Amino acid sequence: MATLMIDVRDVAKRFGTNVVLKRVSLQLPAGKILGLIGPSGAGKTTLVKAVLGMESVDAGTTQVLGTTMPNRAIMQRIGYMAQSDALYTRLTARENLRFFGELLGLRGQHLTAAIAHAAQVVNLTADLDRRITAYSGGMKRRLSLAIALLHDPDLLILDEPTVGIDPELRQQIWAELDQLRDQGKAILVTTHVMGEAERCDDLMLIRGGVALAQGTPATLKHDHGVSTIEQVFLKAGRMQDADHRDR
Ligand SMILES: Nc1ncnc2c1ncn2[C@@H]1O[C@H](COP(=O)(O)OP(=O)(O)OP(=O)(O)O)[C@@H](O)[C@H]1O
Repeated sequence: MATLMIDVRDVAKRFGTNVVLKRVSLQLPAGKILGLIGPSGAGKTTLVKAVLGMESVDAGTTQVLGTTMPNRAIMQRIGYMAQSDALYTRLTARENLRFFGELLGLRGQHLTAAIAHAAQVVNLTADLDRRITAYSGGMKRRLSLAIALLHDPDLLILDEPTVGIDPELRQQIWAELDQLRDQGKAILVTTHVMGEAERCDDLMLIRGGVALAQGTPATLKHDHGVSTIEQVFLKAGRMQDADHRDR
């Protein structure tokens, strides 16, 4: 069986009385894009943080490359783009990239080449020497993505990477994600944009902390007898609500 980059089993999490994840499991092998799709508050970010070992869980297990997180060596192999940008606003984009690149152990020509490549992927080459205070929200998102890509990680974990990014560049970023997947990287991406769901190899639809449905976009549409992922979501959501009412 292919190496599992991420292996989450029966994870449960609550904040006080708010149950945020209910026995959620997911597996991500190398060479796949897994989309975590769900409305605001569904539990996507909490699940991502649990995978990274940034949030403890109440039950179940989460592993990255067979290792329980947090683990410094494994962290070096992950490119993580958080939901909110953590950038040094007084620095330029290039200085941010250099700073994070050095933290990741990149040096000299290798770092310069990595910065040039990552900036080009997110279309920021011409703006690299501007301070972040002059950046728009979408530009900051793009810079955060460039930082996540910088050290050529085996696993990318991207929390809402395309928020505030225009459709043309969004296509460009997805084309890059496809290419990285084809090189054997594993990518976990959260979104509430249904159109992006169609581009994932596998999907997990999550609502109210419950994994409503999992599978390839084609399988999910076929099994629910509908033609879009949005319709799958609506149908699966109605089934979840009916199930609750029947109890
Ligand atoms: N540190 C925390 N303390 C208390 N409650 C939290 C904490 N983090 C998240 N929550 C709650 O957990 C639930 C799930 O939040 P989470 O951020 O995982 O959702 P999400 O699916 O990522 O939503 P969005 O798409 O809006 O980012 C929400 O009800 C949220 O208020």
